[in-house]
Amino acid sequence: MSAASVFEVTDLRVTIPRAGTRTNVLDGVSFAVGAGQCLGIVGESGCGKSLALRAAMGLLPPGVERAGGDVRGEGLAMVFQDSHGSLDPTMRVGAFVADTIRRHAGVTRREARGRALELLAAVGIPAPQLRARAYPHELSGGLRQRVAIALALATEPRVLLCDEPTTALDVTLQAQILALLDKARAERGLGMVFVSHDIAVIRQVADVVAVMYAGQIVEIGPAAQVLDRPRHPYARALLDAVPAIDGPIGRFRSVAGSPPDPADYDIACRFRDRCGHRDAACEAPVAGLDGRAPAHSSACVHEHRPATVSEGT
Ligand SMILES: Nc1ncnc2c1ncn2[C@@H]1O[C@H](COP(=O)(O)OP(=O)(O)OP(=O)(O)O)[C@@H](O)[C@H]1O
Repeated sequence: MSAASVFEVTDLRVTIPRAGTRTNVLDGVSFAVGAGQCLGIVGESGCGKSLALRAAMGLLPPGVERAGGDVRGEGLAMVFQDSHGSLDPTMRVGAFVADTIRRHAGVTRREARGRALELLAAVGIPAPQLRARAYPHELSGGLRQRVAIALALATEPRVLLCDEPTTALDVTLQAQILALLDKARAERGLGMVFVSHDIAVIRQVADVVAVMYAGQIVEIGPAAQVLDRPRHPYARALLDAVPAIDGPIGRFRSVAGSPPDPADYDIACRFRDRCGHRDAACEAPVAGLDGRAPAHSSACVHEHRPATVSEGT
């Protein structure tokens, strides 16, 4: 792992069972995150964003397997869209956070209880003494999400993997939770990976943006460059699809057509059936990008040919 990275994923491959065999849903996914840095991952539903985080955490659903790849990084914690799965419905939330602290810090029960209250306060839970005694189902979605973040921070992580952590919340709560995560990143120097459908959210949190398509990274680079000057035809379609004023703010509108089924993922560009710039060159093998060196780059074959064949010239 490079000295500057706190989290590095190399050539991650994940398979699912399909028709008696195993099908790749992720292949060749590589990226790295430095301390205090946030990598945003965007892409249509099904492109593999969640499985990339879950594979790195070792939390894949039954039947889904990591078939290759190297994951380096210590102190990984994850926050999900739906915090129900991370909380124990039978335990009061304060006790659950305190237990987690005790497991990680080896402190006394009493100290752990004190720290749990501090953490609940730090994530903006009003009246933490009172809320600590609640069971998860007694809290609102916004409070539960804050508890889930407190729980993730209770493990004193160095890397926080966030899978759409604010998607289920209203806009005001969403802004509060994003601010909270950003504060944790800045104060604790956390490396973050943040998956979202929402371009406005990604613009707010990410330093580096990776665009995934059909199980691969097809574009990566500094956030402002990728979001404002996307180069891969898929990234352009996805980002051009952000409606101005006539749709939900910041959400992607869908790109025409649909991605291939994982069983049809091949070695040529997986976007070519939907691409307005398709030509014979698109049948050549093309690999996903190595996101560990995130200079602005695109996997499109036309990027690697003379300018005369590219769009508009
Ligand atoms: N438990 C599972 N069993 C079988 N296939 C799965 C499972 N979970 C995901 N997949 C498949 O793996 C691929 C990647 O799914 P993944 O959930 O990572 O996509 P995603 O980009 O996170 O989508 P979304 O934005 O909808 O969450 C998809 O083709 C999906 O159908």
